[in-house]
Amino acid sequence: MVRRASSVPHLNSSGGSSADSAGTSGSRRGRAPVAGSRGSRKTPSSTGQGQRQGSGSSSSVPRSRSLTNGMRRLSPQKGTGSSGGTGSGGGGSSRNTPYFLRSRENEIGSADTLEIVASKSTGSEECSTPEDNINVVVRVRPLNDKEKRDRHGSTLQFPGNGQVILEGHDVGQKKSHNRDSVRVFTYNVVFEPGATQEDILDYSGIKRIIEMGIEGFSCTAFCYGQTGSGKTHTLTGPPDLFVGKPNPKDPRHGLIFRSFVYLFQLIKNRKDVNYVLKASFMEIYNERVIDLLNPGSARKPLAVRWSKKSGGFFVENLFTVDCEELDDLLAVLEEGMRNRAVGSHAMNDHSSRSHTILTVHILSDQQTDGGVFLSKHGKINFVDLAGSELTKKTMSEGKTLEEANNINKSLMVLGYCIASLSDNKKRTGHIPYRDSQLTKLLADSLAGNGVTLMIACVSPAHYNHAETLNTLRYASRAKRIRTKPVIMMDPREALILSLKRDIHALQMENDHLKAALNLHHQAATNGAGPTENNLLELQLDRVSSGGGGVPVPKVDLERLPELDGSELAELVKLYMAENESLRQENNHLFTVRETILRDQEIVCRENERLLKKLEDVNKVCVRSPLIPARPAISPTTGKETPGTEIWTNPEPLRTPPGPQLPLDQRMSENAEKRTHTAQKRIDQQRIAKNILIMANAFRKPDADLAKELNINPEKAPAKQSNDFMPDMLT
Ligand SMILES: Nc1ncnc2c1ncn2[C@@H]1O[C@H](COP(=O)(O)OP(=O)(O)OP(=O)(O)O)[C@@H](O)[C@H]1O
Repeated sequence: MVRRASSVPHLNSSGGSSADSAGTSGSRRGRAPVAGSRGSRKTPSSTGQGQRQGSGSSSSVPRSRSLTNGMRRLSPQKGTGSSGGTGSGGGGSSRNTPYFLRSRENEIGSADTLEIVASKSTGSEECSTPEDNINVVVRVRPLNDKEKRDRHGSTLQFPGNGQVILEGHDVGQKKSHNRDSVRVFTYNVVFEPGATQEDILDYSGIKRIIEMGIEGFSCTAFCYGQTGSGKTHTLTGPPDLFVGKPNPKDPRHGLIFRSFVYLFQLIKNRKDVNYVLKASFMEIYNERVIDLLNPGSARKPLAVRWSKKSGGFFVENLFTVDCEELDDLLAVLEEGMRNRAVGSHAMNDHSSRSHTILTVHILSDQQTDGGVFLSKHGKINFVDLAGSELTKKTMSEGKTLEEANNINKSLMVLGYCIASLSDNKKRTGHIPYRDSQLTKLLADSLAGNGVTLMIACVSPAHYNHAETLNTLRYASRAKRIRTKPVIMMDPREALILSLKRDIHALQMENDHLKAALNLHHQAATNGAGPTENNLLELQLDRVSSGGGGVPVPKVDLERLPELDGSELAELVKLYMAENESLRQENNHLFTVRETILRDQEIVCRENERLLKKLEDVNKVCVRSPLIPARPAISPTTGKETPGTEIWTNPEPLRTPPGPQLPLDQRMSENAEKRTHTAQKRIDQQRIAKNILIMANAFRKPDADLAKELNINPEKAPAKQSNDFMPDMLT
């Protein structure tokens, strides 16, 4: 019954089955009825006193456990936005300033590896790359009894591969058989009319959304579609589920209920992380935001404000409820469902007359390998949009008509926003989020730092052809939107973490450089003179001593969460100073390495030049008939070493010695005026002389001389042979 596109990435296959999911972990018996406890709620505080989003400080916050057994309510915070809504960042507390982690994959359901992208001090640097993080699936509801009775045929076909074919024409239009009347749409997943609630949990990608929410991402699942298309059914199940005591095992339970069960399953398995869950539930009714957990008799609207700090909209004074157990979350869902605005019209007996947003905040504290505690603030929004409606069809009038107009208007703005965001040219321009409360509060989910699942709900009935076409088009556009998911972290902790990572990276780089320099050092010791060695050692010593850098601060990591602001600031300063000193040290190491490499290059070049010269000389000698090649004689053994032939003077020629003065005593020459040939000759002489000196060093000791001097023949000086200069050299 579930058609999955071949291109769909691996959707989460882990987690419990829906049979598991449908069961709640605890009995709901003994819990105070939610509605009955409403009277004892605290009134919203207007002091703006700190609602701490993390664990540990809640004792300072006024709370009431009056809502339900085990469910705690936090006083809303005025003006900070920390109480949630779907505004970007979930609030304005400084703890919620986004810190960016990058998701490697580009689809919901596949972003299983997260990589921290170091964002420096404020965490405001945008590091993630544009990725496709809006996952769009389509759910087609079955024909209802009335439609079957009226013999409305189905206008949809399901060829598989995530495709849905819309056939036919709008009612009232002439039936045409041209190709335009058949439209093919492709989505990640298409749920056919027979799909169960369990299928939606397993294959829509919601499990991945929940996992990412736990990881600290801001996630949203919303249902979109015409009135009566099955949005509320998909998210919460049929309305009678919430009448009286709900049966947790009821297979009709919707996605929200099942997601809560899955969420608690995951959290229970993560023993290393401390989680705190909070939830809020609101509706946008006729452009007014109402707190569904505290609607009050007058259903006083709450203000939607812009938070400079978080760079998003938030709902002021919205109640946020602590949810320690699954039952608490379920109680929030039940109470909200009871309080939301529902009406009746020709197309739906239980039509939602408002858009609802249920937000679960997931605050986590986890100790990292480095000992630092990492706080993240993920959240999951479940958005049930009111359905678009043709008032002619729904026959709305009076109050219902006003509601319909407001619903349609806000959906139209949402449509504009989606259209602009999906258009590459328009997405950088003005997006009209401010034109409706709905788009203000969904801005983050649509284009901000979130991951979004859009479930487009459609009716297969022929008479809804136009609305179905509209919804499918919207869904296709939404698929083209790109968001940049980021993890929400406490900026101070993020900064410390990032500095620690920097230090670690620099230290590794430093060690690597030192190791590389040591190798060079050893190589250089073999060839370089004592002065050069000393210089190198001196440089290495300077580097090793750290150049007088800041000592590594010793922090009791257990105590880190207890440190106050000034201490943390001091710690950050020390880390930054250490980073700086390591950086300088690294720079210095780089310079030393460069110098050594340059020296080495010069030596190599010189060697090459000398070798070439030697070759030239050898060639010259080869041309001379007077000089045969002779093997080199080892200076230690005095024996010939085969294969090491060098050109030396021939055996002495017995020519009568004549009074011959050295050349420089025979003539003087203006070196500048010297001809090329003359210069060449002098060069050859000089080279020959040098070779001669070298050769003499390897000659056999003069045995005759040793005899004369009465010393060991090995120690006797070698025979001088400069009196046997070949002609060409004199
Ligand atoms: N997949 C489904 N299986 C069985 N019944 C369904 C399904 N989807 C919707 N229905 C039924 O269709 C009716 C209308 O559904 P629902 O109220 O969820 O529509 P809606 O899109 O939320 O409408 P509105 O926008 O008016 O609130 C309900 O009676 C619901 O139980």
